[in-house]
Amino acid sequence: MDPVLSVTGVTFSYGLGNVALDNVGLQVEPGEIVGLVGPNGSGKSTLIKLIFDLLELKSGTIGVSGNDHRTHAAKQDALYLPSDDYLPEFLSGREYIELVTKLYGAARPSPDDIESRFETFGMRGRSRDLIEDYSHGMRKKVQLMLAFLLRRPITVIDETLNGIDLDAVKACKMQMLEHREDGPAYLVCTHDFSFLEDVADRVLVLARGEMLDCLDVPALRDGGERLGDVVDRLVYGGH
Ligand SMILES: Nc1ncnc2c1ncn2[C@@H]1O[C@H](COP(=O)(O)OP(=O)(O)OP(=O)(O)O)[C@@H](O)[C@H]1O
Repeated sequence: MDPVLSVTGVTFSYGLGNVALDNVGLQVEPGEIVGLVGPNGSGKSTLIKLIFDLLELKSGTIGVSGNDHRTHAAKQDALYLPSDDYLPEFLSGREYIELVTKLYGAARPSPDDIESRFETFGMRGRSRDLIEDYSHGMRKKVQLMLAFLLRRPITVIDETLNGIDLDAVKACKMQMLEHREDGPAYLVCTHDFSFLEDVADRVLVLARGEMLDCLDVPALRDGGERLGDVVDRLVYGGH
């Protein structure tokens, strides 16, 4: 079976001499939950933008479910939850979810299904309100609800978990772990190491544009090591 995401030999510069990514590679298999961590400016967002064809790939290859990342088939199989909360403010949360599921050609969710997802994320009775009336965290919750409804083969979550309340974080963990048997995979870019310790299979460590390591989270846990300490050692040479 093809990996749901395959990045090989990706090098990217924004300008002369400013190398944001240097020969970066990674793979995500179906059903995996993989973390992507690294200090500010290490190249995480650049890598994600390249995966989603928001920046032009000039060196290396990126595949989604075995298809070149620029193809329609690849874009159908991948979902990007960006770190910002820009959503169409003139739609209600419910309309936004219906619109995007339609764009993906997915089955239209029933009103009850949408309502129960709003309830799960602590937004009972708010699905018909305009997005312009939602707080920052509520907008992020709508993005997450959509992700768990669409269940693409690969969902990339870029800092979307920041700013949502503890109950919603718990709901996310449950949804990610619950869906594992069915195959959706997640690449989670976050500075929240405890979240990754709870859910991730592996964590990729990026620093200064280079992929430093791929950490086996259950093995760290069994060895009594904290993810933050290991990443600190790798990135800064800490003890
Ligand atoms: N639009 C841009 N033009 C020029 N350089 C950029 C641009 N965007 C990012 N960079 C540079 O590319 C490098 C990687 O930045 P990137 O945003 O990918 O890092 P990041 O790991 O996502 O950081 P953060 O954790 O702060 O979001 C940095 O040196 C940054 O200054």
